[in-house]
Amino acid sequence: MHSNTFSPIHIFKGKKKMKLLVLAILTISLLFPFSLLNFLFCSLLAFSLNYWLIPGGFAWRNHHRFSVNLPGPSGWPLLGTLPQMGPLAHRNLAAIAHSFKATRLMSFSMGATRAIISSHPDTAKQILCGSAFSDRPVKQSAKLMMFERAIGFAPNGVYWRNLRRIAANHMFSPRKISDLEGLRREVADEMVAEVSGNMASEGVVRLREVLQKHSLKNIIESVFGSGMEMGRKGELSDMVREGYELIAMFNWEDYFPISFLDFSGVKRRCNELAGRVNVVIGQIVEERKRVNNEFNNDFLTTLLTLPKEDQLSDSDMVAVLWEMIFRGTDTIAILLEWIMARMILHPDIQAKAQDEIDLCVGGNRHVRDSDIPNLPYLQAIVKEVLRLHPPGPLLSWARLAVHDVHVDKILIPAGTTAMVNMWAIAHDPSIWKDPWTFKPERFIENDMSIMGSDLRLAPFGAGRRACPGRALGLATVHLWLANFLHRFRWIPCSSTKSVNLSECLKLSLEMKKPLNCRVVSR
Ligand code: HEM
Repeated sequence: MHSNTFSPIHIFKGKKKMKLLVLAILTISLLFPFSLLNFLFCSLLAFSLNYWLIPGGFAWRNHHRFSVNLPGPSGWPLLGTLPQMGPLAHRNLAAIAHSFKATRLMSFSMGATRAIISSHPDTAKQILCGSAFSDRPVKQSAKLMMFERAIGFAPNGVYWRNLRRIAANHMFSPRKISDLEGLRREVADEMVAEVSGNMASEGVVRLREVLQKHSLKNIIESVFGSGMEMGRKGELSDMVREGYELIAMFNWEDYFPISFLDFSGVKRRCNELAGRVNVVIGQIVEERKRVNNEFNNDFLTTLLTLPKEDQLSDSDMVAVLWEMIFRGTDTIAILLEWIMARMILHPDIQAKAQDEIDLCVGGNRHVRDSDIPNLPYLQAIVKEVLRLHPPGPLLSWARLAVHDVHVDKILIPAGTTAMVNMWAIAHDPSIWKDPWTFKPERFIENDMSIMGSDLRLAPFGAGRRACPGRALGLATVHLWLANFLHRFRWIPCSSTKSVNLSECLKLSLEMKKPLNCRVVSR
């Protein structure tokens, strides 16, 4: 029974789908008897339906003995579930898992890529925190843009472990995060000034533009220090924007193990971009090597002053610095845009947060990092937005099984892509009371860590590949949010209907319509 040869008969004996297959072939045979067309059509149909019938779909064809125990959609012949995923893959996969009663674990196919997805904290923990899923399936565009030499896509091994250690000890340590507070406060002040300026000149705040511009500045200066000339900043900003566009583009080669012609030009553009990144960041590294001030706080100085045994080659340094700018910009801007949309839609919650800030900070000084532990309601707001609008609803980048492993006592073969639908978990009514209601109070009543120890809400992932930038990301979001609420009352442009919560999943889950609003100084 456990043979590798695929025989639909023994898998689907007595099942409805088999009857459907036979019925379809019989019908065609009756309609076009004795013709070549009949023969070809029936063969094609039988071939397609064979794969269509496999639980989990086409990509599980050589592993049906595993997937037979694992509910999941057969999807389309060859394409699997790709056509059903669409631009809101987190919602569609959640609905499919629900319909198959497969929230704990579901098999599916993305073209020839064999995949499982968990929409439950127990199986999510097994996937994220075990050692088996410690690799990532590499997207073609990520590879071409050099991310395989950076933390996010480096294969599990000595090099990746070394990078994680350097990141944890030197780039995202509590001390480094506190060293960067001055920069975060400076950027907060600049954003407040720009918001006031927008209001004075146009009567409207285009918040997305403000957030994108200043998060980029914040991360560029965290990585390279201050004093970079405008032209170079502009160049880095263009490269990041181009990179987002390319990594979000659909690429057949990510799902089929054959090389397609580069019709959309993704590969050509990725190669060109990688060339520019190497030149621009390579030059910055070279210049800094000539005149390095070891007392600077930025990541580049940190990498250049590492002990000899930890030193990275120039090209690896370029890849790591490039990834930092890339990952550190959109996640923070996107999360803050969602938070401010929620603040405008829930003025009572906004006012409650402002009361808390006023009580803690008063009116004569600006908010500081050290105030944040005394602002539990503000922290609860951030958690509630991360629950309802996680920037990585499918945890951004999937994991890959490096060896055969049991999840929920089901054997998953090596090479299977594993995803966690954090959005589905965070909206599950059996886990969360009133999951669709925006209610930060739930975290005051029952607080929980969101750093990866409790899989009911782990927006930064968990386990050995969890987000290394999570503490820095949260410190930034808390400080900027507190500043925004301290200085302004945030109101909609016309009615609250002007705030549209529609989503669009690119690399991160963005608001489909950029948030425009108004502010009143406090
Ligand atoms: C609100 C902010 C952020 C969110 C929601 C977020 C979310 C995530 C998620 C879900 C993952 C995948 C985790 C997993 O597979 O278990 C991840 C990985 C990663 N994040 Fe973040 N992130 C944020 C900020 C940042 C920042 C500021 C940086 C760096 C400057 C960063 C750098 C990375 C890197 C390098 C990885 C790959 C880690 C690895 O594969 O070992 N992130 N992030």
